Amino acid sequence: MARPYRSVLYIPAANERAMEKARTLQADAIIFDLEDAVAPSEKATARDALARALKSDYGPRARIVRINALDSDWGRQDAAACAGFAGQVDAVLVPKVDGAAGLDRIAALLPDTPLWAMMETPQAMLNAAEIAAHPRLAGMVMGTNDLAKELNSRFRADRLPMQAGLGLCLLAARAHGKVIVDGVFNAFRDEHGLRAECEQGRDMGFDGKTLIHPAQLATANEVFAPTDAEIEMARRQIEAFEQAAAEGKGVAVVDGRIVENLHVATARATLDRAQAIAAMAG
Ligand SMILES: CC(C)(COP(=O)(O)OP(=O)(O)OC[C@H]1O[C@@H](n2cnc3c(N)ncnc32)[C@H](O)[C@@H]1OP(=O)(O)O)[C@@H](O)C(=O)NCCC(=O)NCCSC(=O)C[C@H](O)C(=O)O
Ligand SMILES: [Mg+2]
Repeated sequence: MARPYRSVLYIPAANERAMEKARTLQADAIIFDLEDAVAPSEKATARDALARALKSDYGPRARIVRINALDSDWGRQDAAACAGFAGQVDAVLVPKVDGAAGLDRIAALLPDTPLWAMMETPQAMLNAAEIAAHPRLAGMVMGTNDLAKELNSRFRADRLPMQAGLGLCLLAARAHGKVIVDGVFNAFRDEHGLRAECEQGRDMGFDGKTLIHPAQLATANEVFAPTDAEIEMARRQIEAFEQAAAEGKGVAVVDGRIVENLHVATARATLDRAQAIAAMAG
């Protein structure tokens, strides 16, 4: 059963209080951030604080560490620290990945750790397919703040300037069977705006959303979970199709709509997702 990634919460690794608090928060995954949320003067203490935090139990939450870029002043030391976190992290998230070669370099340093890639540069959008195809890559995270900066685009509620990049990365992730989560919504006290952006991401097909504050968790968890109506419909579609198959037919009808084997595959995926979410809560 695939684990859910509805809510993926960034925590600055310099913030010990927040890392402690995260052990009780309803996040499907945590990104312990050594990169942009940590000031240059705090990089070393953040690495040490992270090493201490990772010794504690984060329950079913996936633990992902975002390191600094390898060509920065801190990247190599971050990678060395991650090599020592074996068994304590589920993945290392690599920022500013431009192409598969960037992943090769970090893959060589961390041979036993699954890698995730920040998708946040114009080059990454154009090379999304080769990044997603990388054999060591397990997941992708949209970095919509950096992408907006690079594109010189404006923030808009409909995210029109982001659509080409979001779509390319989603296509690439799905083509290669990788997890993909949407970018952050910066106005963390704006519940209405967050919900609208989560719904857009969910409608597009993202697995979940990256978040910056605990107040955003409940909305992402709700929007990226199958609704009760979707679960009920999935059950009815499977039942109707199995009944039709037993009668030698290849197509069933539910509420005036056809149900074929591809719809049954989607229905089963919906039930699997609901079950994985229930297991997480349990
Ligand atoms: C945005 C914040 C700086 C706000 O912090 P603060 O003012 O302390 O918030 P609150 O007082 O409302 O906090 C209430 C309690 O919640 C805890 N808290 C806050 N944030 C987190 C968190 N992210 N995880 C866990 N717990 C958190 C506080 O400690 C308070 O607890 P308590 O003491 O018990 O009351 C802050 O939220 C923050 O730093 N957020 C994360 C910012 C971050 O990680 N940014 C980098 C990632 S986004 C990015 O890089 C984008 C990407 O690369 C791109 O290009 O798009
Ligand atoms: Mg970024």
